[in-house]
Amino acid sequence: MKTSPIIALDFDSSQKVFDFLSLFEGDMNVKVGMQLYYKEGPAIVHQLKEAGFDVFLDLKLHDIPNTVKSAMEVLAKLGVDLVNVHAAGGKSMMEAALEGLDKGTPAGNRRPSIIGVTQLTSTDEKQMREEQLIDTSLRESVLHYAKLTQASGLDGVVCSVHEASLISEECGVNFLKVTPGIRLPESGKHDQIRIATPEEARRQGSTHIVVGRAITNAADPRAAYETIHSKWKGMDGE
Ligand SMILES: O=c1ccn([C@@H]2O[C@H](COP(=O)(O)O)[C@@H](O)[C@H]2O)c(=O)[nH]1
Repeated sequence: MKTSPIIALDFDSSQKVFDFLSLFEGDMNVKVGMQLYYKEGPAIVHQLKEAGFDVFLDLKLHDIPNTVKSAMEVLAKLGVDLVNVHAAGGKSMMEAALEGLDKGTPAGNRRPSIIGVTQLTSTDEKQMREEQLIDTSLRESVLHYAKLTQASGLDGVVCSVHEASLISEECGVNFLKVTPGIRLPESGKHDQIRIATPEEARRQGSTHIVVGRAITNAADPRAAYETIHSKWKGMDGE
């Protein structure tokens, strides 16, 4: 995917998606999540791809290896650019996901990139320790899942900005660090916990940022996107 911000299209219909996208010019990165995909199905992906967008299909698969492999084979045929699984599904599941993608990618096409979700950005250490019974720091848990994801052959992880530099040190700068939970100082936190600004994401080495409500709920979504994009690009340009 391009390195411009990935806009989370958390809308309940394709009509609302295209009304929203009509505010913009150009072929941005977009993310289709569960709400939109479960409502509109594969058609929304085809429409976005035909319109020139790079598509992150964020379905966070987590099931037994055989089921995930078969599902990934189907998703690969959609021509999406990026897909994901929960790293908590384990190494066999992640390897099976990769196998499914390889099998489903049409000849001559590039296999979609695949990343593992470490700890959701809505999770904090207390919740992780008490509800998941993981007896370590949140950063250690995220790093553990990042290493497991890399050992399974995947291309990167979903993590928060706060773990990105640690993951770069241990897994390399080219290992994808896709970071949701991006907020401008004036944006609400909503249900997110491990949030950060676009500038912080750049400093910490995120490879991609995912932004939803800070853009989609803004009074002027295009201005919000441009502000976030310029803060994210920093001095390096794109
Ligand atoms: O750990 C994760 C994994 C995925 N997400 C998704 O990103 C967007 C964030 O939306 P905001 O409105 O910017 O909070 C959303 O679609 C989530 O499903 C995440 O937030 N954290």
